Amino acid sequence: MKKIRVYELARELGISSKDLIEKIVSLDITVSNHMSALEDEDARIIKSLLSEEEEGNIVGEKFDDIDENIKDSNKIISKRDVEEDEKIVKEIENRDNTKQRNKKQRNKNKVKNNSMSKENTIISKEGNEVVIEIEDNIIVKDLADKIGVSPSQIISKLIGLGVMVNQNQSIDSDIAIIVAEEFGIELTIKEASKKIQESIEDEFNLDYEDNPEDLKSRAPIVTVMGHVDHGKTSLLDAIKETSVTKSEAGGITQHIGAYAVNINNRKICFLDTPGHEAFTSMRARGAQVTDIAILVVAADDGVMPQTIEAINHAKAAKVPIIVAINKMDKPTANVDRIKQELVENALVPEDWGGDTITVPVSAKNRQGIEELLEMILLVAEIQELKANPNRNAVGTIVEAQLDKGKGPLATVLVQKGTLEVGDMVISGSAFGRVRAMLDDKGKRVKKAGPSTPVVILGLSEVPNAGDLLYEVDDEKTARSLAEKSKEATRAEQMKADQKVSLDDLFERIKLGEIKDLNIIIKADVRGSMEALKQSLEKLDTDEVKTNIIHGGVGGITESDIILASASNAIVVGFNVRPNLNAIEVAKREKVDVRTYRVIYEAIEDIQAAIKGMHAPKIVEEVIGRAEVRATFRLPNGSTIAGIYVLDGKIARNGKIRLLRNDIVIFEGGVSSLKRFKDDAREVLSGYEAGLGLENYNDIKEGDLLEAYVLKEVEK
Ligand SMILES: Nc1nc2c(ncn2[C@@H]2O[C@H](COP(=O)(O)OP(=O)(O)OP(=O)(O)O)[C@@H](O)[C@H]2O)c(=O)[nH]1
Repeated sequence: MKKIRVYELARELGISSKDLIEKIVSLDITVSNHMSALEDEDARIIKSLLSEEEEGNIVGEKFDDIDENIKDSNKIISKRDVEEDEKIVKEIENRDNTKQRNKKQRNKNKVKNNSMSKENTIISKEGNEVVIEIEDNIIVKDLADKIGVSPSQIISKLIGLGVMVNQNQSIDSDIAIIVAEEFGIELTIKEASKKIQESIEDEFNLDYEDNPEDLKSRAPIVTVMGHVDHGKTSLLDAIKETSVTKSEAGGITQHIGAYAVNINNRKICFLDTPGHEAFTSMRARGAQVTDIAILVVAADDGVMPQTIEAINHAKAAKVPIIVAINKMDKPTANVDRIKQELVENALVPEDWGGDTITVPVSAKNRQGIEELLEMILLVAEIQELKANPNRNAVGTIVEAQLDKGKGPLATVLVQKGTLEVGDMVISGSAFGRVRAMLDDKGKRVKKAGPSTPVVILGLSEVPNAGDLLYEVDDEKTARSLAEKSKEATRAEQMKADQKVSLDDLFERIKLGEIKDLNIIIKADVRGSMEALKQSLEKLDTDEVKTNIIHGGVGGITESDIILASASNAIVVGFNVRPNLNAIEVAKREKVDVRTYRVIYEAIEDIQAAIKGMHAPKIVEEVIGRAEVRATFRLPNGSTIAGIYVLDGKIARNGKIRLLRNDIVIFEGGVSSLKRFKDDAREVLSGYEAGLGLENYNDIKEGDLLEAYVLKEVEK
């Protein structure tokens, strides 16, 4: 059976979707927006509770009035509805149980609902998440801001993940991604290369501010967005055709990712890229490429998840939206319904007293296109879009590819200045002299001013879409900027790969690469964990802050290592050891795991690493592991363990650590090691042996033995 959507239920109940959503949220039921499909059970509960609210007592009244209702033409109630009502009665009787059952899941999602109700918050729908870009580390407060929830909501999620931070502390991007996911938001990390590019641009002042008196008005840059199949492509085609016949410019538009049209001698530039990209990857350093967003909504289908997503993107970018209500030629087209749905998404049409321009169009019949274009020009006029055409050009790479014959080709949307053939340009690590320029009709041009898209030839390599392109004065500057960008990208990537370790902590603190030492503590008992936590927290210096991001009791597990890796932390174990999985993952993820048997040694070690006083002189190396498969009691009272060596070797003169559930039970020497009746110096992996421990007899089947040696290392 088709699931009922929120707006459908709202209609059925005769209330607005907004009011209904509020009610639903107050019932702890998860919905993202009015398009959300409701579980049958939820829909029934909502219906029954709302009717109860309205009528006082649904059970008595509703059924007394059934005959009346059936007659009442305003409330057409079918047999199915009566059956439904009977079910509702049962439902109400069972309601408390049901509510109880569902509460857990709803509580889990409650924050999601809360975030939804906020203004300007990015609403998401299953599978259609809004993508927000962040830097690699982010302060909890800023993350909360970005995704539109309160810091405490973030903190509580973090606690759930075992990460203890306050709102002013920063968390690693990987953790931020996990947290944001819980709110239905997808985070992407700003690429290192982009950040570097920005810093180089700043350093060379490539994108300087213009004097207001040098600014001239420029054409608007428009992006078309909307739900799949609502007619974005058709609308763009219709616009192209309309403008071609209008301006008699001739020629067929080439696909270069952007094109300009002429309407009554005024120009509009359309970005012909998938809507979202214009707002995410194309949003170089917050400088918005798009001036106006056209939201295409099919009149026969209405506001859909991707429509909402598009609205949110445009709103987040503070770009004005013009709604093109498309497919008006269809008999099922219903403008009022679309407008109602727009209102529910905080876009109130002008003719309904709001400030959102809506234009009914038919891309198929080419109707309403001119009105739409006029509206774009009107909005552009209000925006007073300006740029200085007389300066070194700055533009955005819209598309780029390698052409076998022509070499790297890049579509550049010039935003400032004028790009000319022969100009020296740079974009990231690509640079070169502009050999030739083609416009969107494939015609060679010599110049391209603000809001003009052109394809350029002559770059040394294919640049990244979304990167900025700058005109520079000479080849030397271009070459050195490109080289710098390359180097910085390499260095940044290497740094990103490098995990925190006590070994080079001091050097990296000095270089300013590490400002927080994140630590995960695992200990055998709570008391030790707390003691260690308090002591380590006091190791803060002016240069580095120690953050205990997680503390727990028990052995070091794979999930501790994953958390450490994600939050760039070291793991400190007190009287506990990592299990085999954890060891493997730690190796792979390059997580520094340190284990201690004495608290002050742990403190001293970390303090020394922070202050660069000395590197640890004695390090231990695990040489093998064995499991205890049986135990035998000798007449003298000592216990011999029947062991099986799992990996490496167990040596007679080595040290042994006895682990039970990854907790260190004993550490000491070997008193005897025998293969059958004979003494053995060492027993290798895959063999069985009998082993006794020095002064220790409480060995149990299932215990794990770790053999290690202590090694002296040079400072
Ligand atoms: N009747 C009618 N059909 C239209 C109109 N505009 C588009 N269509 C049809 O709707 C379908 C989708 O149109 P597209 O232009 O491909 O839609 P889109 O939004 O670009 O789709 P995606 O690129 O897949 O997201 C096609 O079959 C079009 O022919 C219109 O104004 N009227």
